[in-house]
Amino acid sequence: MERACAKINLYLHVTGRRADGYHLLDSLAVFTDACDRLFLETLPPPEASGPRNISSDQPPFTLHLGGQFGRKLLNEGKAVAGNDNLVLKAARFLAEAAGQTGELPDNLALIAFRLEKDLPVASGIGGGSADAAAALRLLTACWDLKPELQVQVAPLLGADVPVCLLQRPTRMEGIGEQLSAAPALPPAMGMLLVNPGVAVATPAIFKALAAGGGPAARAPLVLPSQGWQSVEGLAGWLQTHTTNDLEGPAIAQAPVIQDVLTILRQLPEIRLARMSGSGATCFALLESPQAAQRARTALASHPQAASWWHWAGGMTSLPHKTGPQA
Ligand SMILES: C[C@@](CO)(OP(=O)(O)O)[C@H](O)COP(=O)(O)OP(=O)(O)OC[C@H]1O[C@@H](n2ccc(N)nc2=O)[C@H](O)[C@@H]1O
Ligand SMILES: Nc1ncnc2c1ncn2[C@@H]1O[C@H](COP(=O)(O)OP(=O)(O)O)[C@@H](O)[C@H]1O
Repeated sequence: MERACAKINLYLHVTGRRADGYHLLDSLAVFTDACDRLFLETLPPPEASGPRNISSDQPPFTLHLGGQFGRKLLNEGKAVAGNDNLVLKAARFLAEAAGQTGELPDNLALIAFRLEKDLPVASGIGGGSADAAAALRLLTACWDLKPELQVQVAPLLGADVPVCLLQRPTRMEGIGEQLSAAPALPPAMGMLLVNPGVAVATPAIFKALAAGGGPAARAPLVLPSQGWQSVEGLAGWLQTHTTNDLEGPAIAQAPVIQDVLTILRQLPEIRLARMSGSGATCFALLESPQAAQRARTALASHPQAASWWHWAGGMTSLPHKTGPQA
């Protein structure tokens, strides 16, 4: 089993645009314990069919969807529940790359994935990217591949997949593929996540930002090399020096995001509340996972939050072998 943890953009600056339309970013991504879970089971190839070939009619991968949001993906249509799901796409891409380097096992067993989808879909916390990264990690172990291969495949699956492969605090630059280790973060940070149930499509938000003239020019951001000792210090620094440039365009498209932020800012012990990624999930920083639980309890009694998804807890720190360290 691999955990596919929610990615939170503590800040997200859009710093330019490439000729192909992709935007240049500067973002500090962290990962919470809120996660999807991906399971892999291998089934021996049927004797009669001989060695399995990834381009044969019989696909070597299957996917079963469960969890709170599994149905949401099923409702998006057959494609996203099937071949277009990022888990299966990641499996196909890695199999192809491993085939090219001669690393793919000859007698390929059938791979049955089960995705317990508990993160909201299209919500700015990179759930699909995290699922793809989890599939890469599981298959790399299953097929005993060199870790470099998944690092090579990750950016082909989406701008957020490389950072989700690392799944640890990381500064992202370029379009998301230039990764460097984040400065030290406070040891026991708490986080409350809230999604108001509105799916926000990432391309539409980037398009709206560009249509509005793009982000204001700013000087390159310098992160304190010694990091932040306290959540208060981190929150103060984020508040003073950073924003999420996609927050305005996302609120214009889904005004309920502003309601989420307003309510979060009224909760006890909140140090900072902001939107993650292209939305609509918003996060609040707190001194500890326990403080986050208390704030979640207070949120739950708010009438408007009755239908909202929320989660409270801490940050994840998983040791992964994913090739070069960020
Ligand atoms: C905005 C971010 C910030 O972490 O997070 P989410 O809101 O998705 O969680 C990411 O950059 C999203 O990454 P990801 O969701 O993998 O994006 P992709 O599938 O590669 O791209 C979807 C679309 O978003 C736009 N896009 C994405 C990334 C980027 N750096 N510039 C862009 O302009 C493009 O229109 C692209 O067609
Ligand atoms: N395993 C998956 N989980 C979520 N979305 C997926 C998955 N596979 C494909 N998708 C597609 O990717 C889109 C973006 O999903 P997601 O990664 O949840 O967005 P975000 O990065 O904004 O949180 C979805 O609308 C869906 O069509």
